Amino acid sequence: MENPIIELHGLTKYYGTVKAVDNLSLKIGKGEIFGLLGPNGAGKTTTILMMLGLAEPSEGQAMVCGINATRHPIDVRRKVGYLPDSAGFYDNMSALDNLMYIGRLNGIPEKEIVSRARSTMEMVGLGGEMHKKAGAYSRGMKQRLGLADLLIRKPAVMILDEPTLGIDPSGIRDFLHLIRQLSRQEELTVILSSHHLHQMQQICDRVGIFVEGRLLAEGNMETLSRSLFGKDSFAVEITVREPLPAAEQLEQQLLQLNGVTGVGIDAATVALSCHTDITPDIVRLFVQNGLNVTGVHKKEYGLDEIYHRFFENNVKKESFQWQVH
Ligand SMILES: Nc1ncnc2c1ncn2[C@@H]1O[C@H](COP(=O)(O)OP(=O)(O)OP(=O)(O)O)[C@@H](O)[C@H]1O
Repeated sequence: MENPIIELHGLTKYYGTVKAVDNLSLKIGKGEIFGLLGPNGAGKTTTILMMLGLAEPSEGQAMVCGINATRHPIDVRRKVGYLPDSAGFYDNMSALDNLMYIGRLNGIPEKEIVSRARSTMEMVGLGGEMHKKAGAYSRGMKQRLGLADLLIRKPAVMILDEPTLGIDPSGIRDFLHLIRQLSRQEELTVILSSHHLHQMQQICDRVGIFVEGRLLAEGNMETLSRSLFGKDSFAVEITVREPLPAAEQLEQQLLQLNGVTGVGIDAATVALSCHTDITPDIVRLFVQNGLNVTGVHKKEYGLDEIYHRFFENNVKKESFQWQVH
């Protein structure tokens, strides 16, 4: 990575004899959305606190925007916005007034404050509800207001700790979409901590899997699944209307497609393993053979499988409770 915005070198943190973070080295690039994934107690929050200069590493260092977070915590916090799992506001003040108050505390000039606060409210999708009291906001709206609170300070990095906790499913989808949009629009680096596998999968460019203070693996979904599942990282199952007449011939044709690593035919169902996603080529071949395709089921190994693979290889399943849904 050429110009990482965050560089962690051998970061280690002991609480007494508990090793909360164990020799963590990681680089995160500008504009990237990086997910810290792991079960309770894996060391995600401790890592975040060290990046913010709020916890002192026992060993190693955290460099954020070129600043040593431990030595210059105030400078780091000027560049980094942190959204804890629940942000606090003055319930009796309107959301806009809350935001203006925060803006003033952060030294935004008086002549800019109203326009900055209003445009930030628009940015997070609260433009129509900025005059409502913060106390009347739903959990999802409060989290958006929390984002506005960070954005008004124009951070280079946003760190969000379990940001979707307590939001309903459609609110979660919208909130994650908003984070992604903001990150792309503003070239904002976003670090998310979560144990919600599916959510992370939806928005992260890369994830790091933490277990017992150690970073077991990091990468994008494709790299992770490839490193764990080898060449067979995609699976496709095709169903046709009638049992296949010339199964062997079809099998040979499929095996000749670039990317197919295995074919299994059972009556009217064909299961294929591939090293890249070539579903369209596969379907085309079926159609060219005059076969009536009635179903295409694509299975991409997701975080669920990635985790389970880790459990099988590295840790005992019963030690952790994943929130899989
Ligand atoms: N202030 C503290 N004092 C003592 N031990 C702590 C402290 N903070 C965290 N720990 C311990 O460090 C380990 C890592 O905790 P941490 O909160 O960083 O994990 P986490 O991955 O953020 O978990 P969660 O998903 O529950 O927030 C745990 O064993 C925890 O008990």
